[in-house]
Amino acid sequence: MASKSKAATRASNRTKTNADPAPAPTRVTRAVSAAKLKDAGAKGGTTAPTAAKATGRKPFVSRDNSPELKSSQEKGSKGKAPQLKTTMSVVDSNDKEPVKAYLRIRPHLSEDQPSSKPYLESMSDTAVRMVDPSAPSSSRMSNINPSSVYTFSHVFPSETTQPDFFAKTTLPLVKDALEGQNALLFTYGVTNSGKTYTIQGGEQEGSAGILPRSLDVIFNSIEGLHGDGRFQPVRLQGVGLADDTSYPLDPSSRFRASSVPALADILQNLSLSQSDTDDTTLKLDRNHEYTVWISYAEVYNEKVYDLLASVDDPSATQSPPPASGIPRATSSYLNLPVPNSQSKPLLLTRKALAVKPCPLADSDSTDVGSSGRYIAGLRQLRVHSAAQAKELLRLGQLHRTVFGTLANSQSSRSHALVTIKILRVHRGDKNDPGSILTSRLTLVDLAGSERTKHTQTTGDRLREAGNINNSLMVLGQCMETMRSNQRILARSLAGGVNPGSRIDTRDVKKGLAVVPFRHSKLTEILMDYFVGEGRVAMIVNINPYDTGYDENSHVMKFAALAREVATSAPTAIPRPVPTAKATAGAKSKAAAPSHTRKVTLSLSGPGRKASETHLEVLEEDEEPNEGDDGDDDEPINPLVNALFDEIEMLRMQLFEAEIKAAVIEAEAREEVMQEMESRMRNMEKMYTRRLMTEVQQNEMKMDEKLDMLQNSGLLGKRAQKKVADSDSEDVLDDIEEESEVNQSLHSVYTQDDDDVDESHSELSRSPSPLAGKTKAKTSSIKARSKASRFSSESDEDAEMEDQTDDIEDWSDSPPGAEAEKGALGYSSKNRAPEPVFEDDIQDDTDDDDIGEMEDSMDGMSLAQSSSNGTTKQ
Ligand SMILES: Nc1ncnc2c1ncn2[C@@H]1O[C@H](COP(=O)(O)OP(=O)(O)OP(=O)(O)O)[C@@H](O)[C@H]1O
Repeated sequence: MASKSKAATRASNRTKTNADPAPAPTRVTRAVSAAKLKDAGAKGGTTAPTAAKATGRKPFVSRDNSPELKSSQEKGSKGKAPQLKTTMSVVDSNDKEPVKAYLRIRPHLSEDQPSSKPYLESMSDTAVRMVDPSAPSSSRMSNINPSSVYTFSHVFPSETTQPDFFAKTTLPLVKDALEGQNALLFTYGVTNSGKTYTIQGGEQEGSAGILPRSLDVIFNSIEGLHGDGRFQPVRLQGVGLADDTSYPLDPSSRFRASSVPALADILQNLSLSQSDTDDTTLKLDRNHEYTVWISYAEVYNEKVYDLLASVDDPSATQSPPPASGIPRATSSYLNLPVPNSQSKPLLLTRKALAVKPCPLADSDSTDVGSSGRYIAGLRQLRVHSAAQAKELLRLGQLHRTVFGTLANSQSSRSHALVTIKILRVHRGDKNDPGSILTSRLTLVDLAGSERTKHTQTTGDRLREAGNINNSLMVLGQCMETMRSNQRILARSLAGGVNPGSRIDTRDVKKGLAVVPFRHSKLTEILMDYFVGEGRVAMIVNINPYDTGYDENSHVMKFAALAREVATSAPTAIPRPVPTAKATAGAKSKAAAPSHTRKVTLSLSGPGRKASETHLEVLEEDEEPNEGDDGDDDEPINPLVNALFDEIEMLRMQLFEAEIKAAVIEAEAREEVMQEMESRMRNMEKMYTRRLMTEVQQNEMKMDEKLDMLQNSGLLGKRAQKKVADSDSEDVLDDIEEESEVNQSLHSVYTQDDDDVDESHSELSRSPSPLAGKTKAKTSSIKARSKASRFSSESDEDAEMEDQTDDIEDWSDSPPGAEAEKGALGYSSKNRAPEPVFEDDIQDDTDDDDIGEMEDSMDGMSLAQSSSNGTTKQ
């Protein structure tokens, strides 16, 4: 309910703006600032317009999100309205709004079979429930666990069409951008969840994504309102005089790939379909003129690259123009002829760009530290039509694919940022640069958010995954810090509702935590959207069919966090005076090589013989002082910078160490498990062998006894019968004892040699007159038997003892601890063998056997004596 009312408030705000696209107050502000800008321009400076500074940064608080504030508002509205008003004068309740989070559920694709039932179900238009598939079914059926219910600004089920999705999520942001306001939209989710499909679209008719649709709507809406392009956007929010490097293409110009078989030919074609267009047109103020500019950057391995850097400048080309007269726009990378496997590898070089703090002149902030940051040297190209813009983006996407492929990456392992800048100027003030409004719409296709421990990554892939995880983690940390800061501010404001009291938010702000935007390139670039003005929306892509529950619940928690962060509602602000200095294009400097990769590409395709080619990619580090202008030497405290760098370095070290430790632990566990398994198997084999040997020996004993009985020959039938009976009893005893030994090894193990001797001596106290003789005989048999058994079994026993020890050790200490020991070089093999019970078992077993033998001998002597007696009689 609360979110609905908030949404209603925002909707009404927008409706007001829509009803009057160029409201009078904005106009007045602009006129004032324009006059001041003219003065400033006349002096040749690039100082920020007073109006911009006056607008300043809004107090950092989310009134909507604060329950405390809500209750104070309620109290205030009952009886203390005037006092509340006093506080409200400090913070405008409309200047913050929470990040919007949309959930998009990917449909099940026919090619991959769902492994199980989806663990996510829609509860309403704004809520979904996630049920852990590993939880016991009884608890799953029980009452809903609140922690597994997630709410969103809107939930889009799998059957949502691309036009519908665009209309409800991105169209309002496009409208904002056309009215001079900034907006950021990013997709977040694990690999294969549909992020790229959402932004770029699919190949089928009607499946164009939000990016081509945004371009369609922008160009449909500004039809007939194109500006003359004498000014161009610079840095983050600045405006400069257009120069040759801005690449002003003829409207009919198209970016074309070369007809020569080239690198582009071996890469997949992209799906920015030209025929699939969106017809939506927004109603705009016809008194304004617009120019549209595009930039396309990629953050890969914590480095920022320009994906349009290698788009050739047709004005600089030496080759004669084609017969059509249309300048030929190509890419230096994609048109490179692919070398064969024998020739020298093709070297592709790209240079990382620096991210720099935005000069105060561009920013609406008075504080350098909290001003936004921009990518120095990023090309911003003017486009005249949606088709041209799409072609340019397609080229940029191909570059991304080239380097992605060269990185052996199967999926998007980089963050891609497309920024559409719109320069709007009133027709009456066309020559007044101070009246130009710059707005940005940035669409970000984030890399997959899967965590390293779930992916079998090593080497470069591990580094990649580490950097992806790092930047997404920092994004989460930034949101977390912003949320807690906003809560602190809201609480302090709510607590300060005393008669006549005023709260200076500057005091409260001093105690707030630093938001760690500088900890990753991604957050540095996006920082302005969070601390500056503009709307932020997040699309959470989820694939509940073949993606892990854990990964997706992590994504959901991130979304829940984002929804609690508020950003400043946008206001249109005129931008600073363009100067010749600000229009200087990026000049390339000496390369700083940093990382070279060698890649082999397979060149197989329709009608082409399969072969291989070798390529080398050189990724150069950014140069600290490089930029597209010389206006970057803002007074930044070097100590603060050094401390930030130090923190960043330590954090990176910690992160790397954590990843390394996790990998080592996993490997050690695996190794220990394998070793234990093989030992268990060996033990099993040995026990089986030993059992077999004992069976054989028992058989032999039996044979010996029978032979002895046979050889005696003097036995009468009765005596033979008696002896046979006593033998079979002995055999039965043997079997029983054997099974007892086998079944209760443990008890046997603990028997003492003394006991054995005692029982032995008892057994030897035979009443037989032949006892002395048999004793000597049995002693020798015993000795022989013991020697032979011992020799055959002692080796096995020793080995088994070792293994028994190992298993006991293993069960005593948990695998984690073992793994850690393993990681530190510990090896169970190094342990000294301890005295074992096997001898005891052996002795005991042997003594039992000897006892049996003695019994037999006694029986025999009895039989013999009785037989002698019978003969005498
Ligand atoms: N809403 C949808 N309708 C139909 N197909 C979809 C939808 N969402 C995604 N797909 C398909 O699912 C597959 C994976 O989508 P996609 O490439 O956009 O994932 P991703 O999240 O961008 O992955 P990665 O992070 O690896 O780039 C693609 O074949 C895409 O066409």
